[in-house]
Amino acid sequence: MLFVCQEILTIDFQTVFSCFRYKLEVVGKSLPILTNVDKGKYGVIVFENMDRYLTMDKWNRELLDKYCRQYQVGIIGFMSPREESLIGAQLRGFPLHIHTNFKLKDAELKADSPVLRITRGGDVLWGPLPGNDWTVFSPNHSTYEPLAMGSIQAPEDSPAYGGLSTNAITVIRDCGEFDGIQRILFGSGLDFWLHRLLFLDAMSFLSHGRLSTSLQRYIQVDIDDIFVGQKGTRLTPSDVDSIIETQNRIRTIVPGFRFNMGYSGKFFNHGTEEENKGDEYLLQHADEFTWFGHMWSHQQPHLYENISLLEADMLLNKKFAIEHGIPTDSGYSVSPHHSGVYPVHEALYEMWKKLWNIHVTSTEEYPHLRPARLRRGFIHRGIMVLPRQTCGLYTHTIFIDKYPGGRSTLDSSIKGGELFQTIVFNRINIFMTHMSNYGNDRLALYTFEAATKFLQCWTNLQFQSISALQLAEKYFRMYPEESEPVWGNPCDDQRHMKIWSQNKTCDQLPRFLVLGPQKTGTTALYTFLSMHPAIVSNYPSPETFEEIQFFNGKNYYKGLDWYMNFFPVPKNSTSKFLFEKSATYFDGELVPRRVHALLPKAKLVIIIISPAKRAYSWYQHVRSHGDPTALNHTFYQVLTAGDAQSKALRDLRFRCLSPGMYAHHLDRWLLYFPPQQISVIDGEQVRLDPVTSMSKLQHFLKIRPIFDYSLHLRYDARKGFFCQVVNGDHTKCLGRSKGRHYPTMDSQSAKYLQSFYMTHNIALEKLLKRLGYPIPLWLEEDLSDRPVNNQAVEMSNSL
Ligand SMILES: Nc1ncnc2c1ncn2[C@@H]1O[C@H](COP(=O)(O)OS(=O)(=O)O)[C@@H](OP(=O)(O)O)[C@H]1O
Repeated sequence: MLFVCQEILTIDFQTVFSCFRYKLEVVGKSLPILTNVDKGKYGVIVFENMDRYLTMDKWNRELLDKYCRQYQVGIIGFMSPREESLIGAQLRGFPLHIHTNFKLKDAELKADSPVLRITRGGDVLWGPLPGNDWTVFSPNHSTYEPLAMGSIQAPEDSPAYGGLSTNAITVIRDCGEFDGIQRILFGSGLDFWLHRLLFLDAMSFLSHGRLSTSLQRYIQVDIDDIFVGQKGTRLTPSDVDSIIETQNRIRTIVPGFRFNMGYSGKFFNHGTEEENKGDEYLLQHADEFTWFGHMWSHQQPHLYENISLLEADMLLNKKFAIEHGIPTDSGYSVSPHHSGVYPVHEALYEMWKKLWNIHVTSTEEYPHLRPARLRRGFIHRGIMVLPRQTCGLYTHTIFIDKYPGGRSTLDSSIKGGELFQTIVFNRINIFMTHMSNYGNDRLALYTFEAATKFLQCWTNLQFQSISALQLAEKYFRMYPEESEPVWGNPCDDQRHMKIWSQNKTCDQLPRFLVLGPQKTGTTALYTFLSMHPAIVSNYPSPETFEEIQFFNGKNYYKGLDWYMNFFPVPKNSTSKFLFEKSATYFDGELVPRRVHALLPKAKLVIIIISPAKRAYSWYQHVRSHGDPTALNHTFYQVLTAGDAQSKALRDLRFRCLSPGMYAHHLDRWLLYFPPQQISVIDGEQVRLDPVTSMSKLQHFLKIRPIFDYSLHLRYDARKGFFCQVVNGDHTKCLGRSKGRHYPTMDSQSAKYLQSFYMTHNIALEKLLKRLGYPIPLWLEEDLSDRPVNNQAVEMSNSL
């Protein structure tokens, strides 16, 4: 874990941190708790403004320094720009002097410093350094070692600093000889790219390797749109030769490197005479490269009217490849404009698998194009989708003098800028380029050769290229948590809308959800809601009846289309409220995050009754479904199953008790949704006075017209519950499985549950009060014998 003391977010730490997984705590005025039992919580402490450390109050400073010494934790500090120019000012309490507000040039590193890991010293970065408010250091003690140096620009203007004019120290290491704490101090922020590298190294060094990223980097460069393109933008034979020569040179830095050619066969030989020779010449050298099918006519998959047309076009490209000796077994493909990859177009995945045996693809769009550092991968239907990086070359970037911002912009991206940092901060890099970037000025060749050389000069990173399949396997081994997709709402992103299927609409998504938990009256609520003329429920599922059960369990992997197909396309989307209820959503660990990703504006309805009553009703429910473990054990045996009992029995206990820990689950929903979007309903009121409950619910949902439930619900004495009024005088009640008849709960179990749920119920009472809800009667009763002063509850209340 990393603890960053920030004032205002002026330093862009996020980009730098993106290359490893970490936990970061940003701290304001007071210190956080530094230890956890007898372990130190933080591996490195970073002060965005070193003055905050230097001027810390005595007590906190002593505490922090003691922590650093005891757990051998180092400090990184950044010198903030200051208005007044200081000359030789002593750093409070340290034998170190600073001089401020310099313009510097010609950066250099102390090549033999043990701090350097990713960063390689030995060369000079000629030219001015960014910023005009650098702080430089003059040490006065052997504890200090320079780490980076620069020369003062125009030393003649600053005679007082004559001695500093060359090799002014810009980053300094305190080896800990002075006060037992190791520190690395930066004379400027992270705007300078070399500081970003040094910062990574400083973290690794001061955390004794714990906050480190691997030195291995994988690079794949795709050339999409092979054969696509206007006359004059295509490849000639000499361009192809140049690609091969450059690739050979890059391979000396990146073993295994080959450009990965994505072709659209329809446009083969569609150029000038010379370009057509280029097409033929490229194929004669097919074995110099790796290949993947793009799309026969470069059409975006989501634009095909039906799957057969998509299939036919894919087959044409495959036939073309076979006829022209292009290998078709890479298992990798890329879709034009990312179409259909994310948001998912199922037909694309289906045909990729069926016709091309595709296992890997890549996109820039998951979860969104920007910010690039947050791009992730996922696996859908066995196809591994890898994040793709951007290198600044697009179809239209053909000539250097027309490069947006000019040559200097491209050069600064290569030399320490965006492209350079992309490779430093991403362990696996897949770049998309286009055929046109390799003709004319051959910008892509220049870009990748210069970038790899610059990386080789300034870093110790080790580069390699491997097959797309190996790359994907490596990626998901590195980041296993990314295998699981998180489906977002395509309508929240303009770009996603454009590459989603044209005949899909977000109007086919629910506006509110009934989350459960099970056995609290969710079916009654669902039925009553469905009676409303403005409310439309989902179609039933053949397996799970009225519940879709999408956000929990396996159905989630079936994808968004599968989910949306449960909803009608409303004719007038604004006046209809689509909804679904799945009672297992409430206590599902992953559900709040998933619901939030897809339906961030949805309203959520939760219905609760006494958790003890709920648990007993659930036990009766699983018994009536023939669950052998429930049938063979009494309720009390289920509740008290301990470690010595079978797994089946322990699982049953968990599933019986866990949903009733209401506050715990509600808290998880509140991490993702504001309280205004959540309504917690008293299930006893739904049972005894559904008209009032439904009236409150309609107000919460802001549904119009208001439906008068008093005319449509009536108590049915035979059923013992409220039922729907049909055909004037009759009632239609819920089936026999709702409102079952079973013996009342035994007193031993009741006592156990009273105790088990006590702390949970206390937490619920607190939470409901905080959210402004009245306390239900059953909760008051369940809490009636609460321990005095909330003493520890006797029996176990954990699972
Ligand atoms: N109007 C009406 N009709 C029938 N049943 C009603 C009604 N209102 C509330 N209840 C109570 O709902 C309990 C079933 O809860 P759920 O529908 O949430 O169960 S499930 O999770 O969907 O299986 C069910 O639990 P049991 O009594 O244990 O069967 C009922 O007590």
